[in-house]
Amino acid sequence: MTAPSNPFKAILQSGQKSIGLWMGLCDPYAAEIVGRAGFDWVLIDGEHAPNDLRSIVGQLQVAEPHVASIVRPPMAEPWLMKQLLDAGVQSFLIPMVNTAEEARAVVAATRYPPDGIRGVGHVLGRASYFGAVPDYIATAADEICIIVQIESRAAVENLEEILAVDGVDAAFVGPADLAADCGFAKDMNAPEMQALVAETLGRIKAYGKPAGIIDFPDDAIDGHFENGAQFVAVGADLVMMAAMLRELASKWKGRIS
Ligand SMILES: O=C(O)C(=O)C[C@H](O)[C@@H](O)CO
Repeated sequence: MTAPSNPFKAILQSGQKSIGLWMGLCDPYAAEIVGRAGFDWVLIDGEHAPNDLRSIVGQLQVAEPHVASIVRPPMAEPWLMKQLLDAGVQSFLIPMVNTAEEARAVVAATRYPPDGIRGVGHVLGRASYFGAVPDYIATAADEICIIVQIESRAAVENLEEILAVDGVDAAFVGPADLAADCGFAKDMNAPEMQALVAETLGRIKAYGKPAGIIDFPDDAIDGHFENGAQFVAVGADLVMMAAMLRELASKWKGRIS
């Protein structure tokens, strides 16, 4: 019996376009709503949403029967990666990867020695169904999916070197942080940024690895797919909920005043 198959890695390897939903509500009940909605995958955000190990595990458990999942840690600290891996995370979105050296360190955090530095403790975790997978150590790496975020000028400069790192499965453009690093924090949709994002998606695809991004307007999402994106987060639960609630309150406050 080998390590559990990774449904998101299979989605990437299919070469088919896919859509995902960014989850920031940090709640298993909300994750089940999203998981049952019909997206190909969900992204559990531990960088900008107040997720911790327990909340991530709870969301993984309810989402697993319905949808593929990706987890974004705040950074790829080896101690945190070790906990997430043993807890059953197989697909990682790693923020702020700027060099090939940093990408190699991320991969090493997910590999057992001699290929990396992951500690051996899977029998305590969901990863091996609590020790029920005899060949887990030998096969775990096959089902790990590492997506590096390209969201700085340095990362764009080093893009092909980063993509060449063995163990990097895909790259994801972070439009907001890339814009900020380029001096467009207040105007991430500036023509200069739209051109850079389009070029970067195209370079990732041309290199032969799947390209991902997040965006919300329909025309922007269409454009990203046309420019080479294979997997796109087309919404964020918390962002959508907050906007709809503000709009509803404003509408009725206006109607009753
Ligand atoms: O830089 C970006 O853009 C991202 O990494 C995504 C952001 O964190 C945000 O759009 C998620 O809602």
